[in-house]
Amino acid sequence: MTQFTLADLDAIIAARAESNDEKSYTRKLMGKGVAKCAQKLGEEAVEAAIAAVQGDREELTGEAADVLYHLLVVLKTAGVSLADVMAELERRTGQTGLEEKAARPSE
Ligand SMILES: N=c1c2ncn([C@@H]3O[C@H](COP(=O)(O)OP(=O)(O)OP(=O)(O)O)[C@@H](O)[C@H]3O)c2ncn1[C@@H]1O[C@H](COP(=O)(O)O)[C@@H](O)[C@H]1O
Repeated sequence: MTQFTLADLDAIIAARAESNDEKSYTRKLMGKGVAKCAQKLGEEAVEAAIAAVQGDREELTGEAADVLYHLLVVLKTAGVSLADVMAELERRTGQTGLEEKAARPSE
């Protein structure tokens, strides 16, 4: 069995977004606009953070899945592609996080 990827989920979300399937949660949520999608992402991120702090691995697994799904919905609604996000992550692999922080222009 091949491993399910974020790109696979992204393709499902794209298909649902363009469908007229009234049973689709994705379509319903995206129809409410980017602010509602972003609100859901924020809620799920907080729930994931709480699960992590509580050391509840099962809860964290579920909440992390919610975060990734809602992040992909926000990206789609805002017109940012998953490929662009992955390219940015790939670009960052050339340096450590602390090197990147040190190279930032001073504010
Ligand atoms: N991965 C997910 C996924 N994760 C979370 N959710 C939904 O996210 C919602 C979040 O829960 P909430 O109780 O906060 O939602 P709610 O009560 O509707 O909240 P409000 O909008 O009313 O504030 C739930 O309805 C979950 O089912 C998801 N819905 C869909 N997917 C994937 O997207 C695919 C397409 O889904 P549909 O668009 O529904 O066909 C599915 O096959 C799944 O693979």
